Amino acid sequence: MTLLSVNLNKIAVLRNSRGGNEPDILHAAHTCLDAGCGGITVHPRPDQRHVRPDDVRALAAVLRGKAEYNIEGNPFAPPRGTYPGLVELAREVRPTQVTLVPDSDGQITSDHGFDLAADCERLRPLVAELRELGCRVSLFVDAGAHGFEQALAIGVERIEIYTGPYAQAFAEGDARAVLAACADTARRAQQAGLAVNAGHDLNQANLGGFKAAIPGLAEVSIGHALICEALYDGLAPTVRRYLQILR
Ligand SMILES: CC(=O)[C@@H](O)[C@H](O)COP(=O)(O)O
Ligand SMILES: NCC(=O)COP(=O)(O)O
Repeated sequence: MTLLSVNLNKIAVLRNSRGGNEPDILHAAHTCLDAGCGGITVHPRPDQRHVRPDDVRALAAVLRGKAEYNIEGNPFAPPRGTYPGLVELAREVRPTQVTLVPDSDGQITSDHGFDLAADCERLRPLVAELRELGCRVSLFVDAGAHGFEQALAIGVERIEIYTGPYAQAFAEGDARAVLAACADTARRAQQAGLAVNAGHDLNQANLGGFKAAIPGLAEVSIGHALICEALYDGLAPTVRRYLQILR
């Protein structure tokens, strides 16, 4: 069973474009949960162009005891204004999972994973603190990444494979090589003792083939395409279609 975690960043983007509270991120979360999704993902950033710290807190209250809460982001990005930093947010809300992502200011979206050989040592104290808080820790990595034993040794429990290149190859008509690289990465991570999540640019067209190629895929987090598709078909029916694909 692969858990579907719906990323609500794009609901916040739409809301932020006008001020006010429409669309309401909590209403969206309830709709996704009622439709059967297993979790909610958010990716707060220091510039607060997506979800804001208060969204992260309010969602925690909605999700506690009901569904998995996955917070993604860069743990090295310093606090800015009312953004207290990723680890501080985790301290406050104790999500189920924190997915560490090496994105930087100015990136439109996440576009690469950690280099585990280079990054594990500086991640070690952060991973330890997040584990101490009771959060599962996942690291965002590219297909082809190495160093899973090092990740396991510092307390990491999962990786999230960055699926942007897979989605792009799929859209261009031939994803076989990228998919094989994702499958090999997943297999090596699982052999090392890590569970495997995946996300970025997954959609109703490319998800089925991805899931079929990755036995034991623990979780997919999907936002951009799902929210776009929901504009035409409605949020609850769209979530149900994803669940059907993951069945
Ligand atoms: C790590 C990852 O792939 C997602 O968290 C993604 O970055 C979220 O989407 P947005 O960049 O659209 O907020
Ligand atoms: N971790 C990936 C995620 O949360 C959603 O990415 P996308 O579907 O918005 O590209």
